[in-house]
Amino acid sequence: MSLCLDIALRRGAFELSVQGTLPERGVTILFGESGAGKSSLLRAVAGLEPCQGRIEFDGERWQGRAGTLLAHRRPVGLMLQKPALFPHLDVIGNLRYAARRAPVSAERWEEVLELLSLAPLLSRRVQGLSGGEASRVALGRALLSAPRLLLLDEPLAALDQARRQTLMAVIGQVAKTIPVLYVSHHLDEVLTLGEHLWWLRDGALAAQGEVNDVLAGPGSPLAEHRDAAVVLRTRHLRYEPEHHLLVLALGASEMRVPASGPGGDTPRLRVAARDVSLTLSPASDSSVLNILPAIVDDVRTLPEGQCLVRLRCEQQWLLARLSSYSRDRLRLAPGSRVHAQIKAAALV
Ligand SMILES: Nc1ncnc2c1ncn2[C@@H]1O[C@H](COP(=O)(O)OP(=O)(O)OP(=O)(O)O)[C@@H](O)[C@H]1O
Repeated sequence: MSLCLDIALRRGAFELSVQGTLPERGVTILFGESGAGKSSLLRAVAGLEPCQGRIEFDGERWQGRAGTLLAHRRPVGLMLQKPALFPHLDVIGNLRYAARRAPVSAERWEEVLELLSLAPLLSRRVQGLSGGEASRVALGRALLSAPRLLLLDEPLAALDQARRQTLMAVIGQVAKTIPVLYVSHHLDEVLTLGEHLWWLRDGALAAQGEVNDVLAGPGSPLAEHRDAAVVLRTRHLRYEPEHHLLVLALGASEMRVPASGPGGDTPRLRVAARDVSLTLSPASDSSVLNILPAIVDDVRTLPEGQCLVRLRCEQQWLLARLSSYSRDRLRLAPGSRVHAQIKAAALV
């Protein structure tokens, strides 16, 4: 068990009431519309927002009947929406302050500086930093505080696309060893980073669980969204250089994805519901490279003649967005055996 909470707070007319347990490792995205209470929840976990109830981490009681552990005693690396750097210290002073709590090895120090490209900023005063530079320093400070839990509130909001990709990789790496609670309302971050999802609506968790179970689940926050998608977990098989295609295993099936090189890590493949079409028999004369056997689990009617089909495919969820006309023509219903077609170009 890592973070386990059962808390409530009230601010004016807004009420937050959340019960949840964070997995021991990995990125849990705290997702929800503006005003849902994401920042309030994160700040409460950090000890910056008074609340009622119970917060435990790794068996330690941070909040309960016996009292509250002060914020600076909680072993969290915290990055708030507006990076709160100390204005009287330069960048290196801010980073050293973080490292006071627990000694950081010289290697780790160098590693964080390099990952976040902080070396050129060390002697700068924090007032003159751009939004993106301040975000990198704040993330560096969070990583150098020897955290056992990382709390990040929209950490990439001020960064350009290239930096976002780099920092998402850094955060994903850190999450291999500690839990990360990550506030976002960007689907892109959910699909790239999220292993688990806490979906907050009006101050309460509307759904929580493994990312695909929530995204494809009955109360999915994205069912009607044109970008509704899931993440398939695949295994790297080989690279076909003559076709510039990566061949991946999805259970007993193979998938082909355009790639400029072999790559290494276990690929997470985002598949948007609108890029999936269905046939009743496997087409042998189709140009589509990825044709996967699947069973219809649920068909949900959407506005404007659309529907969202949830499929079980090689033990994973897949979503297909179709017209209701196609649903009726194929007589799709729970239990129907189908073949899901996904164009390789949609998986770039
Ligand atoms: N001190 C306060 N007094 C009154 N209302 C407050 C106070 N602090 C927060 N709120 C309200 O609580 C609600 C939740 O705020 P919070 O910042 O946690 O939402 P959020 O999901 O993080 O939003 P965003 O994505 O826009 O940052 C909002 O309606 C906000 O106006």
